[in-house]
Amino acid sequence: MTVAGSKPAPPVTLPDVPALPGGGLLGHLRAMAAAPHSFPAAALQAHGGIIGIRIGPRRVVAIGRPDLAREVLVTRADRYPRGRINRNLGAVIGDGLLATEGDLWRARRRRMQPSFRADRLGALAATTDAVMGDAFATWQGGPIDAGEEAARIAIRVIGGVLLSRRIEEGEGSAFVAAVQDCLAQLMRRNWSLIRWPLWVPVPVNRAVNATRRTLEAFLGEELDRRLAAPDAQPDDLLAALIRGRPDDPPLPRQALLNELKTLFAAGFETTATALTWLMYILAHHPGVADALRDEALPVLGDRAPMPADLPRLPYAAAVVEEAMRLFPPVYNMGRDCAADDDLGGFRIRAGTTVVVSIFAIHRSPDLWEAPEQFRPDRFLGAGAAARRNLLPYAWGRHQCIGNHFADLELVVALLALVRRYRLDLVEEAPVGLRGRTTLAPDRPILLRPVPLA
Ligand code: HEM
Repeated sequence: MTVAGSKPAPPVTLPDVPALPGGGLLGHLRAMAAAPHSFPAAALQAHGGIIGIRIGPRRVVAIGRPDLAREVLVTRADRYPRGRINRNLGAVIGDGLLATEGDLWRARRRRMQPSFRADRLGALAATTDAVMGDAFATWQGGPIDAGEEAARIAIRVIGGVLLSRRIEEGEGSAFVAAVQDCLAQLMRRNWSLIRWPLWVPVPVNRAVNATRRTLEAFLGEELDRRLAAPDAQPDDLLAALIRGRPDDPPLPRQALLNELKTLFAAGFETTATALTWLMYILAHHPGVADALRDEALPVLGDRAPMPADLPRLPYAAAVVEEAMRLFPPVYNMGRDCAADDDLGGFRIRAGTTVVVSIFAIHRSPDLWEAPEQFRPDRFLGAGAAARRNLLPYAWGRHQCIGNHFADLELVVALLALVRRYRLDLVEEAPVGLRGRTTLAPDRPILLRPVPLA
């Protein structure tokens, strides 16, 4: 294997990354499982942005500095390929884009990239606006659960754009439960001390296998319909995936299914979580909704934004960015070191898992003024440079392929909401964070939608 950076092996005299004290026999496993977002972030803040954490016998290096994250994700990405954590996703998505590296990943990314270009996302804007209208039609004046609503919206958007399919009520909730359960089980499998092969019928494997079958049954049926009638494809992401670029070889059915599962899982839970937090922010900061309306009205009148409108909606973009700074849906990312390295003056041994804590970087007081506060203005005007420390979609070659997709979906959803409703908090008590598959609220957020006159 070639190793990037053609940097010579680091001198053996380099010190190892300092180890976080404590933990006993299991190391920091319990603390990490209980708070995978804030436990490493607190340790990183106290120890200069790089620290060794022990998960049972395994040593993991956590990093929480943007310069080190850039080295791992961008400048020396070949030395830090995806490893154990992403491979674990492969238990469900096979060789889908999120679980692969190397030539296979490169060919797939090249095949799929054109469909995710910002200027190709007009259908997404229209679908999102229509889905929002459907959601509003079910709001009868009582409180809504922001997380549940956001999940229903996100699953319908991805169903519409990927499959041209309207996901019905019961079907949607069964599917949401399957995807969420599946991701949660994978997360458990990630941090468990023993990772049993999938054929061993321990509870976590049984759950992973069951949800994989649910996903494959639902998406496989749709895929087979398309493969049986190649000339009657609607203009959607699945059609683009099957077609590929003119010089791409056809993809076998299982590979298509793996990419479908990947896009469904990657594109649903992340945007649902981001939208949940945006709804919470609207209710918590009523001035934000006013400012969004003031910006959007002269640009859009009463219509939904299209991709070309986004540059004229900088405040809306800043609200989405600031929400994802404070509540990054993906809060940790893992890479495995392929060859001994020197990172920040410390020796990283080959085989070490390196966890980039997006949460730590996004909340570091060394990088952000009043990091715990929601201040979208920090990304406006002269503050725009602050973006260099923002990585909700990662950096480098594996940067989220759906970043423009998610940004547009969230802006359209946000503006649809503020055009029609004021959202009031039902409970004033503070909402905490729970590091699940994504960074979720620690309790349901109940909101009362009040129609605007
Ligand atoms: C707010 C929403 C989203 C967030 C915060 C997010 C975040 C991320 C992050 C951090 C990664 C890098 C993971 C890693 O390398 O380990 C990633 C990769 C990826 N995301 Fe997203 N994502 C979002 C929405 C979407 C959407 C809407 C889609 C598709 C419809 C999508 C599809 C993917 C795929 C396929 C990859 C793998 C890319 C590659 O390795 O080439 N994501 N995402």
